[in-house]
Amino acid sequence: MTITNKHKLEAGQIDLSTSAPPALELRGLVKHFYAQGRPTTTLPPVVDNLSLQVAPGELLTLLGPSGCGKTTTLRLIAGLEEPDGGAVWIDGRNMTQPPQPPERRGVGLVFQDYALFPHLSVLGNVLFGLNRLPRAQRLLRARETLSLVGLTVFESRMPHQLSGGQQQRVALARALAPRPRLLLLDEPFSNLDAQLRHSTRQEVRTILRRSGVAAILVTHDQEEALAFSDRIALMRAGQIEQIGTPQEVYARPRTAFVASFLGRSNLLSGTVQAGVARTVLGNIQLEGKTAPDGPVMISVRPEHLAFSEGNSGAEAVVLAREFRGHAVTYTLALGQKELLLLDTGHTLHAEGERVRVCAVRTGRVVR
Ligand SMILES: Nc1ncnc2c1ncn2[C@@H]1O[C@H](COP(=O)(O)OP(=O)(O)OP(=O)(O)O)[C@@H](O)[C@H]1O
Repeated sequence: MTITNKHKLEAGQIDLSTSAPPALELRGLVKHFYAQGRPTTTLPPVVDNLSLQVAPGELLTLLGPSGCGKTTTLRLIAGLEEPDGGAVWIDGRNMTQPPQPPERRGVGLVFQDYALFPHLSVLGNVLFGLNRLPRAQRLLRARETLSLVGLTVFESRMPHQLSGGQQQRVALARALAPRPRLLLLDEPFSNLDAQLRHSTRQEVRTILRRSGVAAILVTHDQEEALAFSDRIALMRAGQIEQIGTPQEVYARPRTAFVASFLGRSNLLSGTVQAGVARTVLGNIQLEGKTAPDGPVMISVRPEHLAFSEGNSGAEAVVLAREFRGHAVTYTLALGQKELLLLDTGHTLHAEGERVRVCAVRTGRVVR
């Protein structure tokens, strides 16, 4: 069987070697907001010289704390805001010089409030975005897209007769029906309860893979970003702090901000001597390139700490424990420092108990 691009996408791999232009390229994007007609020049820009590329078919997540500029970046891509500097390229076309209006960018949008037309049926909602197609093709395309999102049997229902997850799939079908080059999803699962959010997220991911469209998801939910994305761009104050696959960003955070924002992390200060950091936990071997001798900050994940036997490790006291089904998370006091330890062993330690603890994996130097 010939392996096509589509097969690779279905297998969860993105073909970054393709000669096709990136689905999206942001080049040094800058956005200021203006207070009462005057530039807020004393404030840093909301989007600050941001550059990134999204490959055809890729699912990229913009992740970051509230106010870091995720939605503004999405609005700049869609053409709902004008940048003060830099450029947006979609599918090899410059959208900023000359500025292209949103409807000329080939971009589909899905927002947190599904914004379905309440007086139109499911089919009517999907047909709505297709008014540029010849009449004969519209119905065919709308039905094809409803089949892609698994809602064929609901086509004549009204939005209020659907669950939240189904409404979100209608919104997705409406955005996908015109066959956009790029789909922008702004917190699309945040109105759903925890269980529905999980299943809808998986369904949407499968649908996007099947359609082969590149997509950008905006979220501040790190678990969602890890589960959904081919790559995550971690944003802070309008800039990208780190970009990479979920595995890379989780396992090799470059900064203390990334280590703490994506998953839980213990940040320890230490002193490096010959590739080993001396910390309150004892000596910790450093990962990757050896850091120069001197003070460092290192990140150690809770799953990389363990209770130790005998006199090895450092003494700590159990402050709290949280049962998580497959594991237990302990909060430990080690002098003035609080540490998190994720334990999958069978022995339970009580609150107030004295324990010994050590690092079982190498630590990672962060800035
Ligand atoms: N139209 C506007 N006028 C002035 N300031 C704005 C405007 N839109 C956004 N901002 C400010 O720009 C900053 C970034 O906002 P943005 O909505 O992009 O952040 P976000 O990362 O998407 O946040 P959240 O996760 O809370 O939605 C915030 O400080 C916000 O107050």
